[in-house]
Amino acid sequence: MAELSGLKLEQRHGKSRVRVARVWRDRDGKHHFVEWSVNISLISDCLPAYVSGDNSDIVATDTMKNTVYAKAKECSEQLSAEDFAIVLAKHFTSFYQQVTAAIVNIVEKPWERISIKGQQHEHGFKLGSERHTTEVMVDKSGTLRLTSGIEGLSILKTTKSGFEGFIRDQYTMLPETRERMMATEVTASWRYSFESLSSLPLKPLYFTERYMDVKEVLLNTFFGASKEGVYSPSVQATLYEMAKAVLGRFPDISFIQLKMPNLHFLPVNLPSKDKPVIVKFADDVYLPTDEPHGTIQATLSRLRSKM
Ligand SMILES: O=c1[nH]c(=O)c2[nH]c(=O)[nH]c2[nH]1
Repeated sequence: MAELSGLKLEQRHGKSRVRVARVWRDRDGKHHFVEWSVNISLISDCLPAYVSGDNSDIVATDTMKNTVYAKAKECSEQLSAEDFAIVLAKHFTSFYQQVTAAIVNIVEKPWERISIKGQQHEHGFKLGSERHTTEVMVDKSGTLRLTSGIEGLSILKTTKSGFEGFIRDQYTMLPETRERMMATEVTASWRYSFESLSSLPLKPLYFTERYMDVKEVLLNTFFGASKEGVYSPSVQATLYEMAKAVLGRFPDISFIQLKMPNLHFLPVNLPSKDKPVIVKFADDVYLPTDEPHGTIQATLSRLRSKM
């Protein structure tokens, strides 16, 4: 932030949607593959560029783009999206005197190893659905803020969901029910408690594994056991259980935000002028719709323990 004769300027600049893919080849012939879309945003002392057209303190966004490819090349071992974001953010904050902080976020395309006749393929992948995301902020002193997340996790169950006891007034038409579909597209983001570069876990692919584990906890909590399932009295209650399960299981996650739209499947009833009715709903025929849809979101965090 800079004060300029009664005016205040806050600025950052960066490069968005730098797409990069990286292959790592094991000695035994197995290939590993990722595809990332990288956004970089630098907070830097480059005021003259704004106020007097002097670009001498500017890191060109084209250079940022090239840095993504150069660093991808340098990473000779497979690494998580989180670790790659940290590599980039560390580079920008340590290499350029002007850069005070770097924010890097990455969306990973869900390429999954394919199995052919039950055998994992050495170099074949297919695109899955939900995406792994991360955002890292690093400043010159090595302070870190690391969040990871999931986008586009579409899930549905055909029973064990209801909604009862809500406010009824002159505009309320929704019947109470203990039997409905429940469908949503989860967007999750969680913050790790590592607050400096030096406190990060050293285990390779730590954050990739965490991502898989968090996803599993979210899914297990949403669905319940494969035979019995688990009853959901509302999206709100299920969201809370999911968030609580993640914080309960992973001590290095300090908070989690979940966004869970309620994607409705409306009962279909088609009346007929001449009896009998064409379609009478019996928990079987639905009209799927995502417009309009409910929006339910919440953040669950740990209370700081009193020392
Ligand atoms: O789980 C739900 N939560 C709501 O807040 C809500 N509102 C609504 O119309 N249906 C539902 N379902």
